[in-house]
Amino acid sequence: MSTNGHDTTSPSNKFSIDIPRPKWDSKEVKHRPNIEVVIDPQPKDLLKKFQGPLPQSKTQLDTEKNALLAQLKQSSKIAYEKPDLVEQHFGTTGFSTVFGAEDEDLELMRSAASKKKKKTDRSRIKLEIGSHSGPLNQLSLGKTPIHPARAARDILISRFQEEVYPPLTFSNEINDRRLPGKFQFIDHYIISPKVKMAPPSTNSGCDCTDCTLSACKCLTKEVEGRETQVEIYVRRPDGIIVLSDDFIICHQEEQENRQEITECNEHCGCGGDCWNRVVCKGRTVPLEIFQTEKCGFGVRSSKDIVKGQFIERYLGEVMTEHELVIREDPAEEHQASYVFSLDWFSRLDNKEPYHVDGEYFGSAMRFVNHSCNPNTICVPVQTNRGDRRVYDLAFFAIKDIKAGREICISYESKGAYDEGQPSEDLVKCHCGEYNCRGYLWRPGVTTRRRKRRQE
Ligand SMILES: C[S@@+](CC[C@H](N)C(=O)[O-])C[C@H]1O[C@@H](n2cnc3c(N)ncnc32)[C@H](O)[C@@H]1O
Repeated sequence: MSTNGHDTTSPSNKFSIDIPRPKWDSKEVKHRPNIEVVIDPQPKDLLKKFQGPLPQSKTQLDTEKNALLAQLKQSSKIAYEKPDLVEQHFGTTGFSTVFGAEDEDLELMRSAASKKKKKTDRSRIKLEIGSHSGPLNQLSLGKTPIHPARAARDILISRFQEEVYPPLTFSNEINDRRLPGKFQFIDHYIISPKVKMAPPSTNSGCDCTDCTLSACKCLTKEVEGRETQVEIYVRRPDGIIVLSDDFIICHQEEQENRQEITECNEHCGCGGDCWNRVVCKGRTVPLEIFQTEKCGFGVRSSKDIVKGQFIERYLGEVMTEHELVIREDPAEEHQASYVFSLDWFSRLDNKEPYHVDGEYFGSAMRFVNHSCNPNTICVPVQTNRGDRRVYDLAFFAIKDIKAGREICISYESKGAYDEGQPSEDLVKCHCGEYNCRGYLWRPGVTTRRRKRRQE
């Protein structure tokens, strides 16, 4: 028995260790046998480790250690070639004082670890469409299968919790209805392969460093054959950039002089702080999809929205007229419609417009209801100047909208109501406004659907 507690001679894997006894215990344990320790399974190897030559002196140990450190600094190969040596000098825990992080490094690591979630530019995030779209009946939690309806709802709830900022919430205080299981939130259009988009090279920007109404090319429009400056946005004293009053009035009243928005883009000389970048920066108001009394789900915000403020884009699958016909064919006449047509420029270009179907994929605005006295308008926003067939549909408030009030648009553009006569089979409007026209779609819309089906 050696004094250091290791029996260096025993061939067996059993060792006795003398435990120094405390004085107060000496009488009682006088005859207690030594504690037996069993080392298993390779005592010899273990012992060999302990038998290695002990360093002669502290100076020698330090010299060896420093030499090893110098080698390690040159190449970490040494750590693989001589693990015993490294372990002997620096231990195995990783908390080596020799390799310890400098204060500076520690500070760096700490700040990196506690970094708050950064605000994300949602337009840059590619959502993997289809990541959740596998057959729902295959979903299970361990061995317990999940009911498809519940699974779909869970997926939707988790989708709300994704990097969506400000919050997008759901509430139903009226009945048990939940969001449709087949619907999925997206943050960009899903473009059908049949849709021909103009190449990015056809896009262009302004040369300004600081855009002004009088000089910025993005704010110049041809109106009645003349180049005119269009004041789209103005900055309010509180910093919120809103649609100008003139733009809103024009958009509501003068069919012919209505303007699309052309925001500054990545080809422009100005930076991200330019006031002509609103829609491209994404939603800034929290939205809630809620159950209304009479119109199914609707949309509202928990914050006041000011007149002219951008709310959100309409999103969905962008498809050709032919694809839409195929999709609409089996649809019932009275079924809710989620289609927005991208027909803003088709009157100029004489080309068949594409359509955005928000039924299965979309933003919160897929749930926006109609009112005959709307508080919101939808404005086309050209994203690629060379592309007049695919552009954004952006919703802006045209009045101050108090928190909790439903956000509503008019499903029909002004002046289109008197096309055809209202008939019995039209979908009834339940907006409840003083000027309610009684039905939802202008008569031509349902007939158009019917006609398409016969073609
Ligand atoms: C784009 S969706 C709006 C979201 C829809 N409320 C839902 O629950 O999915 C359009 C459909 O909502 C319903 N709707 C919207 N506004 C309405 C209104 N003022 N009166 C009656 N129904 C309305 C109609 O069924 C319409 O086809």
